[in-house]
Amino acid sequence: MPVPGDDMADALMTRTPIPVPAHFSQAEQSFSHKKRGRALCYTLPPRPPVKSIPPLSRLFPNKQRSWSQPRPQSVSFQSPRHKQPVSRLYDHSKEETFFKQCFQTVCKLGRGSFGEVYKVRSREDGAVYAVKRSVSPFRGESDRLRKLQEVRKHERIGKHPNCLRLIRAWEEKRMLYLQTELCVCSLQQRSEELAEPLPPPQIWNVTCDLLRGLKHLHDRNLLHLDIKPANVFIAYSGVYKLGDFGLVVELDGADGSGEAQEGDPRYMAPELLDGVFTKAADVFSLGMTLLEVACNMDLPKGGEGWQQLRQGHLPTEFTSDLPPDFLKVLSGMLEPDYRRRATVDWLLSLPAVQRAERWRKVTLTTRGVLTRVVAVLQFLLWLFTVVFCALRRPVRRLLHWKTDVILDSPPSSPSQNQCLESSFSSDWEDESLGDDVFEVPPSPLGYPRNITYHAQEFSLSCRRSPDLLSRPSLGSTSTPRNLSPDYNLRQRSALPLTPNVSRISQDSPCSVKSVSPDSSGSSSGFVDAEAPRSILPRNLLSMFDEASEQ
Ligand SMILES: Nc1ncnc2c1ncn2[C@@H]1O[C@H](COP(=O)(O)OP(=O)(O)OP(=O)(O)O)[C@@H](O)[C@H]1O
Ligand SMILES: [Mg+2]
Ligand SMILES: [Mg+2]
Repeated sequence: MPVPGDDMADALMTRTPIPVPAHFSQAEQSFSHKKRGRALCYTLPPRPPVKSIPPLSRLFPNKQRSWSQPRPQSVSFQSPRHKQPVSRLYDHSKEETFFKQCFQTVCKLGRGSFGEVYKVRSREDGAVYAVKRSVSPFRGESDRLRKLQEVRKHERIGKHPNCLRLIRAWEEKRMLYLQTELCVCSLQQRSEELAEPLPPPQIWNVTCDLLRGLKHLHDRNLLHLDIKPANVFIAYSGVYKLGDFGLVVELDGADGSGEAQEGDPRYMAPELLDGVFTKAADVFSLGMTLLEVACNMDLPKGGEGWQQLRQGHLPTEFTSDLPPDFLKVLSGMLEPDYRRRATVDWLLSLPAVQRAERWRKVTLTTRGVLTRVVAVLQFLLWLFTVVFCALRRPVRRLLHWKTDVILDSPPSSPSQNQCLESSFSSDWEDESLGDDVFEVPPSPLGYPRNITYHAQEFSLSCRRSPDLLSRPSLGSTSTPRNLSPDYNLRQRSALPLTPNVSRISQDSPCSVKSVSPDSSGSSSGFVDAEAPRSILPRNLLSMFDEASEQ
């Protein structure tokens, strides 16, 4: 007898039910493409208000309940339990929860029937994680123990590249928190963003990764029982991971499949209705997940379409574009009889899957290497920037000092070094002092003492770099000898520009006359060593050129 679909439920309530023919061609018409803008997560409807007598716990709220510890407690079934979750940031004297004190909430990632998931930044290590917090507080000890089972199952799964990694779990104020690695989004979110079938290369990637993750679970005698696009996560490395282990069943556990719950009906294997829980059920759910994302199909929650999909009929109008190899994989996964259904190991041994896996390994390795190279380059760039910033000031200071040495050195000086040496040992500055020459007082930084500076050059240099004004090492001339006793006094009294720059008066014993380049007859603008020297702005460029040539 055909089962009416959910979308027809309203119509059937008001009108006489129309019999639905059991032909697949008509059922196929009930399949539809996924629509954009649908809610990201399917949540259960809100609970109806409780109309029964309030529980004793509410009547006697002060009674201490063992399961409602106000203090945060680590939840782990491997390491010693009931210890406070470790964080140097947590201050138990504060009212704020462990979650608030140790994490900064960035945004909400999603919501399922069990928990709300937040993207958080740890205040401890600065890294980003996902934290799933139960939507409602524990209703009692048995409810608490049931919820804590998710942590136990997650711990049993352990680490695998295709399974979401658990960092830690804790409970506080009757809420359970699970901190896991952060992923970019779920496969459902990616598929809805795309709003069209996932391209074949990506479909193969999803298939290979999820088969590997599922093999990890099945090898440990664990059933996922809730495989669907919303529970498949895409890591930042591009790897697809199985997550949400809330319904995991341990086949070798004490309870066996006794506690098993079937997951979302759209992805559910048909034998689960008969209470048969085997690894094949996960393979079927994975097949449905792949069918949905590969065809951008809106899977039916019930009705004729639901039945037909579980009788081995794939809607050809959706699957006709799929690669034949992939169609073979899909048919093997969606085999109605769970005893004949493909196993994970058989699927992984298919040549098409092995080919895809090899390609997947190459692309992931290349991606990993590229990511590392980019990280190293970024680090080197950062290092270079830091070193550059640290050295910029001293190097600039040194360069200015050298430039000024060159500017003040005579053109005939054989080399810059000699020029520097001569500036300290010879007395040519005495001869080169002109009208517009200032003297800089002794430097407290140990730069060449009694440095002279030419007025025009000084103003030019000041324009070039304002901080030169405050720096004493502007010239390279040595102190003039045979100074009269009142020389320094006169110099300081004639201070024209800054307090530490003094003008040398014309009648000073060491004053020299300014000689224009033209009058010296030199085309370069310099005068010979014997003649008094003065540097005019228009000669600066040619002086630079000559200096660099030397
Ligand atoms: N680690 C993660 N990184 C990124 N997004 C995540 C992560 N964990 C969960 N999410 C998002 O939050 C949603 C709900 O998470 P999850 O499936 O774990 O909650 P749930 O309440 O157990 O769901 P369900 O109703 O399927 O049992 C996911 O579909 C996904 O969109
Ligand atoms: Mg989920
Ligand atoms: Mg769940």
